[in-house]
Amino acid sequence: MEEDKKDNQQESSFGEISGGKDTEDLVKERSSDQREALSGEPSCVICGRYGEYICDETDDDICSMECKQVLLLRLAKSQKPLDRPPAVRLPTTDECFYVRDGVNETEYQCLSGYQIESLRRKIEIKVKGESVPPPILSFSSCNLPEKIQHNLELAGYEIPTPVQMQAIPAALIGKNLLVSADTGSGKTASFLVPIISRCANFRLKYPSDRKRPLAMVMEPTRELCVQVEEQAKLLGKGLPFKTALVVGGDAMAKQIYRIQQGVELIVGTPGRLIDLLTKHDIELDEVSVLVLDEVDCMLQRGFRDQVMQVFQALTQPQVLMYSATIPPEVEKMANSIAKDLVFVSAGKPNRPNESVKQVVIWVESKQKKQKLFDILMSKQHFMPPVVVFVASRLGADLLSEAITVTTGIRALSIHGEKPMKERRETLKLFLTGEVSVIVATGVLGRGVDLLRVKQVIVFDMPNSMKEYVHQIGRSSRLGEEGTAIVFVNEENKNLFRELVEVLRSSGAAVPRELANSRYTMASYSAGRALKKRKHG
Ligand SMILES: Nc1ncnc2c1ncn2[C@@H]1O[C@H](COP(=O)(O)OP(=O)(O)OP(=O)(O)O)[C@@H](O)[C@H]1O
Repeated sequence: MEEDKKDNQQESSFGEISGGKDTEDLVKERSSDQREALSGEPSCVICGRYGEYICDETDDDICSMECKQVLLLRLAKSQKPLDRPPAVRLPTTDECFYVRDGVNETEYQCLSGYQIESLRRKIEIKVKGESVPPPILSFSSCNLPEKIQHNLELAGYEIPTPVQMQAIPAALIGKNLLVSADTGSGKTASFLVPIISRCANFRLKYPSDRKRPLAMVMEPTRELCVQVEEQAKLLGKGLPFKTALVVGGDAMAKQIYRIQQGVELIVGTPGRLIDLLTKHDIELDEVSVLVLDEVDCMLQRGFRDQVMQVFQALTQPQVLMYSATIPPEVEKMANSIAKDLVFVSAGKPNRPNESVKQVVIWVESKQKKQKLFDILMSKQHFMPPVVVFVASRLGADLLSEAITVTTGIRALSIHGEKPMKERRETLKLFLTGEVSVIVATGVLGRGVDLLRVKQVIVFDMPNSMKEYVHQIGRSSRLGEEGTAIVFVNEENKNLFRELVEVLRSSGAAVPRELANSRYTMASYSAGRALKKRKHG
């Protein structure tokens, strides 16, 4: 055994893997690749598995590259206690800011690489990137200001959700992040908590009269901005942490005045933020954290140029990007925007939340209205409050009126053409239970937290499965069960293949017409033909 160890040590000098070797000769990368130590065998000083190698720098028994890195990190820390992963950029030149704001050192040090891996597996977290800190198990383990912890408790946040467990510590040490996690899984707090913590700590440490904004969150819709700002206020209560909302539909002068009075966080839509940047004298040079929420939507044509314009006006901020759906092209773009990006994925991204029961019904277009009325008038099927998603603004107005007239149920519409004040009022009536049906376009499809909603009706299928995932996600928050009733017919043929795949993988029933449609079958046989050619 000792000889094996020496051979390995000489061949590889641990880390220098010589080419042309058989796979089994390669140094094990991860501690989870290594077997358990048998009795009498050397064991890894970090995780206790088989200590197959000797660390060339410390002479300790070690099982893998991963544990070697942990060992060296610990060593470096014990020699230079403040030598933490470098900050991306700070509002001042004080590098210690991150250090004090970072993850609890004791917790970080006592977890072995193997334990971290198995913890991540348990909470269904995957990470990609350099020096990613381990997940936190409680909000109290990352040195947050006491007031934030108190506010979290008041908000009923007893333990972090999986995405918060991993994203909060990584954001706190200044990592650029691309995070994908299910709808309703708590992504908002996972970027707000680190932002509030950093801003408040900074202000407490450097009180000054010139309070320029320190962080910025960009959202695709006004509703989302309002909601995120409200949550930020709630979690930042009692701290030197003020927010400003920068969205169309609200008086610009008021928004500018508020920013000039001194705020820490700006939450806004790209269009209004560009206005702010180009037409007004707002200094954004201290903004050191930028959040692109719903990043796949923000980097799509339509928003991308505006987002990039805002981004370029800032001085290399830490970038935190989030969505429940992140296609590969967005991953590529994200990589080009932010250096040394860390990827965090929680749950099953790009898939419908497992807590949402999908009930797909084949309904011809002419019968859709009647079908909807039948559902709304059925004691068994109607579970208010309900959001009905449609494709057009006019459709939303007409359908909400028709619902009220035909069923007697009070329904209102929300879409991008309605004034901001009316949109807010409608949402309030809906959330307080005075209105039980809202007919909405995509403006309500993403991100908006409609707490009491357990039923969504997709009256018109959206243009992409991504939007579908977001829309049906409105019916479930934090793993609570919800139902999505979805109308399909041949007009949605472009989505048939993907929809059938999603339904099958979620264990949902596929209507016969959908399963047997030539568009579903055609795309399947095309797929098979392609595979055959590739392999043949
Ligand atoms: N740790 C927690 N404990 C209890 N409730 C929480 C916690 N974190 C978030 N929540 C609540 O869970 C709900 C969903 O959170 P949030 O809106 O942030 O989800 P999301 O992941 O952003 O969803 P979407 O992709 O749909 O925007 C909210 O009502 C929020 O207040």
